[in-house]
Amino acid sequence: MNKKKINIFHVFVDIIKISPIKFFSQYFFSVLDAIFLGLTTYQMQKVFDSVIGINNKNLKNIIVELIYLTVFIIISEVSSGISEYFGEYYHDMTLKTLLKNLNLKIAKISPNFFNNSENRDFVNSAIVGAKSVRRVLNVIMDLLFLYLPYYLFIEIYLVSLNPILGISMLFIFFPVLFSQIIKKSYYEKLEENHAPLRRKKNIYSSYIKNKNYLKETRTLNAINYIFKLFNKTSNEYHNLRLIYQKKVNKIDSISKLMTIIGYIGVLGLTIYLIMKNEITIGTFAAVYISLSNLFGLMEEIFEYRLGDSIAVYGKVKKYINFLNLIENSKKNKRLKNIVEEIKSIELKNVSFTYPTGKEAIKNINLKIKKGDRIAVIGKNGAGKTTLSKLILGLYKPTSGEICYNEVPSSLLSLKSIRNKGTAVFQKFNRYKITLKENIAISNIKNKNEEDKIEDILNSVGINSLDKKFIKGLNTVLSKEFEGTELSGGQWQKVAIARGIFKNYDIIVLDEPTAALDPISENELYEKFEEISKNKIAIIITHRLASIKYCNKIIIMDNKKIVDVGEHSELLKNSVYYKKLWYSQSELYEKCDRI
Ligand SMILES: Nc1ncnc2c1ncn2[C@@H]1O[C@H](COP(=O)(O)OP(=O)(O)OP(=O)(O)O)[C@@H](O)[C@H]1O
Repeated sequence: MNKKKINIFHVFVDIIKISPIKFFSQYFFSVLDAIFLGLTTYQMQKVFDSVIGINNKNLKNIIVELIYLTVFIIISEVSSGISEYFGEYYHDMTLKTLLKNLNLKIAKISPNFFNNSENRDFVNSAIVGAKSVRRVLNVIMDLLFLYLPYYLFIEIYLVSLNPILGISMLFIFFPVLFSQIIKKSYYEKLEENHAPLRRKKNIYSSYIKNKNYLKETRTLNAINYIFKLFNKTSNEYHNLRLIYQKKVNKIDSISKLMTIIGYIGVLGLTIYLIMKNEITIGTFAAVYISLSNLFGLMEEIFEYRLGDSIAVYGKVKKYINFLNLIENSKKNKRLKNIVEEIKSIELKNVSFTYPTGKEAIKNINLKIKKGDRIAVIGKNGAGKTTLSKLILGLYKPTSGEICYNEVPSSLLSLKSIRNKGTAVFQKFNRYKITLKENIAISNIKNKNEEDKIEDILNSVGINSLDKKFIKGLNTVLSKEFEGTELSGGQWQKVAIARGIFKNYDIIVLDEPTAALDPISENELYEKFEEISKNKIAIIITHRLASIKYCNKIIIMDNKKIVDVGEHSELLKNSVYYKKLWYSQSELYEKCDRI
C-alpha cells in the first residue's frame, strides 16, 4: 500500500485550508484591483478625448469623466490595500503551519539520517524551503488573479483598437516568461552547490561567534586560522553565486532587449495609427499609460517576485522531497508490536556502517538480560558508543539482527524500544531551560513532580536550594535568560539526573564521570547499583574503578568484541585487560609513592 506522494499542489491546498475565507478574500480584492486598474486605463482615454475636444458644452462631461476616473483609482488602491492586509496576515499563519509540519517530520526521521552531512544540508534547505512556500504560492496567485486579469484587460483593449497592437504586446510578455523558465534551472543547480558551502561557512562562523567555541579558539590563538577558513569558504560561496549570476544576467539582457523592441514596436504602431487617423490622441495617451503601467508591473512580477520565487524554488522542492521521505515509524507501522518491557537483548552477527561509509561495528554477537550491569571498555574509536546506540534502537544494523525479548527488532515498534531506553551521552545537551524542565524533559508533563525531581537531584549531588539557583527548580540554566551558569561537572550531574528521571528498562552511561570530581565520581558508582536494579545497565568507561560494580565486562577493539567476562577471568585471560588494569593501578601506586 503506497502512500500518495506529496506534491506542490498538496502543499498549496494545505495552505488554503488554514483559512479558505481569508485566503480567497485576498485574491477577490486582487481581481477587483486588476479590473479597476484596467478600467482606469480605459477611463483615461475618455478623459483625454473629452479634454482635447473641450468647449463650454462638454465641460460638465469632462468633470463626470474625471469623477469616474477618480472613483476607479480609489477602488483600485483600496482593493490593493485590503488584499495586502489579508496577505500579510496569512503569511504568518502559513509559516507557523509549514514549520510545524516540518518539525513533526524531523521528529519521525531516524537519528542515523542526520549522521550524513548531505542529509543535514537537505534538512537546512528544506527549512528555508518551508519559509518560502508561501512566497511562491503568493506569486502564482497574484499572477493568476492580478497580473493576468490586468494583462488580458489591456490585451483585449488593444486588440479592439487594432489586432496588430495586441500581437505586438506578446513580444513584451513572452521573452520575460521564457527567461524565467531558464533561470529556474540555473537557480536549482546553484542551490545544490551552495548548500554544502553554506553549512561549512556557518560552522566556521560559529567557531568565531559561538561562546562555547570562542574561548578555546582565542586561547589557542586559532582565531586567524579560523578566519582564513571562513574567508576561503565565504569566497567560494560568493564566487559560485557570481558565476550563476553572470549566466542569469546574460539571459536577462536578451529578454530585456526583446521586450524593449516590442515596447518600441507598439509605440511606433500607435503613432502610425494616429497619423492615419485610425485612433485618437486620447487613445494614444491611454495606450502609452497602459504600456508603462504594464511594463512596471511586469518588472515587479518577473524581475523581483517571480525571480525571487524561482531562486528559492530549489529549496521549496527540498521541503516537498523532505515531506516525502519515508520515516522509520511509517515503514514499521504494519508490523508494529509494542514492547512493554525489555527483559533481554540479543545481537546476532550485527554490523553497522555510518552513512559516510565508515564501518563502526562488525559481526557482533552478544546476549544481555535484565539485571545485567555491563562495562564496555576499549580504545578510542573501537565502536563502544555506536554499539550502545544500536542497543538503544537509535540506529538500525546495516546487517545482522537485534532481538528484544527474543523477537527481531524488524517486527517491533522502534519507537516503543526507544521509549524503554535512557542514556547519559558523552556529548550531552545543555538545554537553556529551567532546572526542572532539564530534568523532566523526557516526560515534561511530570515537570511539577518536584519531590521526585529534588530527590534525583540530591542523589547526584545537586541542591536546588543552593543560592546559585535564584528561583530554585525554576531557575533557567543560562545567564542569557537571567538564570545561572553551571560548571562542566554540574552540567554532567544534571545530565545524569535527567537520564535517571525517565522510566527505563535500559540505561546507557557513556563516560558519565568525565567531568566529575573524584568524590562525585565515587558517589555515582555507589549509586550505580540502585540505578540499575532490575534493569539492563551499560556503562562505557575508561575508568576501571567503575568495573567492580559490573557483573560483565566487554572489551572492544577495532569494531569487534574481543573479550567478555568478569574481572577475575579477564585478568587471567585477556592481555588487553591485564595491561589496562595494571597501567591504571600503577598510576595510583606511583601517586602514593609521591
Ligand atoms: N556520526 C558518525 N559518522 C561517521 N562515523 C562515525 C560517526 N560516529 C562515529 N563514527 C566513527 O565510528 C567509529 C566508532 O566510533 P565510536 O564513537 O562508536 O567509538 P568509541 O569506541 O565510543 O570511541 P571513544 O572511546 O573515543 O568515545 C570511529 O571510527 C568513528 O570515527
